[in-house]
Amino acid sequence: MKPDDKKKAAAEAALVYVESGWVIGVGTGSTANHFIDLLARIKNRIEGAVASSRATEERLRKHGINVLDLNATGNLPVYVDGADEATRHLHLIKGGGGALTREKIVAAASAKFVCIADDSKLVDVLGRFPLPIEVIPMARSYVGRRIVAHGGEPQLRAGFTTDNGNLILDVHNLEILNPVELEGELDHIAGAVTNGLFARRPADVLLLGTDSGVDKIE
Ligand SMILES: O=C[C@H](O)[C@H](O)[C@H](O)COP(=O)(O)O
Repeated sequence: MKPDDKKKAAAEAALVYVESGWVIGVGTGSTANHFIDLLARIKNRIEGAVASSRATEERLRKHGINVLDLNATGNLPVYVDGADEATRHLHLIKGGGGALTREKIVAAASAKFVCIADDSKLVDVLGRFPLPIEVIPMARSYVGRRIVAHGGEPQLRAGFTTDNGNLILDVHNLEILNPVELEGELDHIAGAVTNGLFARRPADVLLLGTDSGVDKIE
């Protein structure tokens, strides 16, 4: 099965976590896009969705799905989103598409985080995928030096600005043995807005599209 078909299968399996009348959180990226397209089929049964990026907001609106502001909804029952890497402990790296900050906010405000991915995203140890960090532009060099002190190799994502007007440093060569600790340490660097580790608020369920169906890890 092609990776894209596996993503679609995982997205379809996430629909059972959506209940009638709910406002749900929706993530960003190619797997989340499949979920949005499938969500359109049941759009009349839900109240609406909170988007984790401008791109997602646009796609939801194109399908006629009601888009709501997180400030108006309060906490959400469920958030559905993809990941760049995931472990069996449900720790994730996210932000390959640069949407990590809004994604982390919506995930934090949601009772359940359903992560959808194809099985190529499952790893034993996080870090082969470069860890994205959103930084305030004036702090770019400072944050970079602090990352080097952590043993990482930061690379500026060229020509990219986040939805929040910031930059992304992609950090290579990290072997993340303790994601909970590293997430906290990176959170304390001045000028680093968000790092792409989702370990302090991990996924609650991981739905992985495989050649033989969808595996559920929880
Ligand atoms: O910023 C982007 C998000 O964190 C995505 O969820 C992540 O990059 C996975 O994207 P995709 O589903 O396209 O592999």
